[in-house]
Amino acid sequence: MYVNTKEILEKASKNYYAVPAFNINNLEFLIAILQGAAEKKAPVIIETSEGAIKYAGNGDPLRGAKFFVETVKNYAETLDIPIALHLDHGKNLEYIAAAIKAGYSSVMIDASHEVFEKNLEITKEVVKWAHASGVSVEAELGQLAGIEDNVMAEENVLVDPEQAKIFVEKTGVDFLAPAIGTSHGAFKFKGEAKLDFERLKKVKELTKIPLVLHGASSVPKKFVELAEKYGANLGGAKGVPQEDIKECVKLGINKVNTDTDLRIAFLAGLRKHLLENEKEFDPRKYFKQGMEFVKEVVMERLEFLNAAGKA
Ligand SMILES: O=C(COP(=O)(O)O)NO
Ligand SMILES: [Ca+2]
Ligand code: NA
Ligand SMILES: [Zn+2]
Repeated sequence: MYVNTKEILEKASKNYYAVPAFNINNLEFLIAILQGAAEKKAPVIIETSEGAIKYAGNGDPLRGAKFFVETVKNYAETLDIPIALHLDHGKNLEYIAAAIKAGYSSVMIDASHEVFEKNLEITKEVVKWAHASGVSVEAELGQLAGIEDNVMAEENVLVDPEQAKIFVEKTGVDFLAPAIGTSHGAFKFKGEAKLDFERLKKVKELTKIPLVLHGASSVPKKFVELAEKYGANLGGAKGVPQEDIKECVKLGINKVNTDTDLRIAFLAGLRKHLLENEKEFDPRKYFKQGMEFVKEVVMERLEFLNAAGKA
């Protein structure tokens, strides 16, 4: 069933487990994710960036947003697991408005590159707007290094827990993404992974709302090696160790944003199938292996976040 993200996350926050938010851009990833979630009898959050909406709508935000709402709702109504649709890293008010209008479960307003007061102001506006339509809201404090969708954030700016308390009280935001040292993409750390668990613990104590971990892909060696075996060049790829993510969940993370892991799994399957089946030209066949690897990553993540069986 199609539900509000807040419903999924409040339950997770009360019981100290987490639900993955998987990014999609097309139908193949959606089908693979939902197969995995249904098999694991788990709640799941489907999320799309503004770029994904632009891609599916061929440049028109409302067309793209409607495509994802209708497609996800269509599947959700035929599955007895809770499924929410979330706008990831909303920055452009036209896209946020389109997502609210089309019927997304929730939207992220990412104004974390602005100064604190500006981020607070913008977030407060979006919360008023979204809540008027029954849509829940995620916001971000601090910055992740690496390319944050379309904003190049140079270095990690870690969240200030005291600021987080004020921010949540003043904006009424439903869930918060505190930057604690992760970054987006496949090349997260030069050396060892370093997350600021103490800081995360404080944010949870001071805000008491569901929290979101961005840049949470683990970059599974198995699929990096398989993709490289069939010609990919992902040298130096490094993600967040699973035990670090488990620690974050213990400390109050409830939504775990996962995009890169699915991309690498799909890539490995696609390359493998194409290079081993040079006569194949049916996309339903040459996408299949990639979809199966995506489903495998989805099921593993639902297990280790303890979302499995929580539908
Ligand atoms: O934070 C993410 C995904 O991060 P990854 O690149 O680690 O999958 N989306 O908002
Ligand atoms: Ca940001
Ligand atoms: Na998000
Ligand atoms: Zn993110």
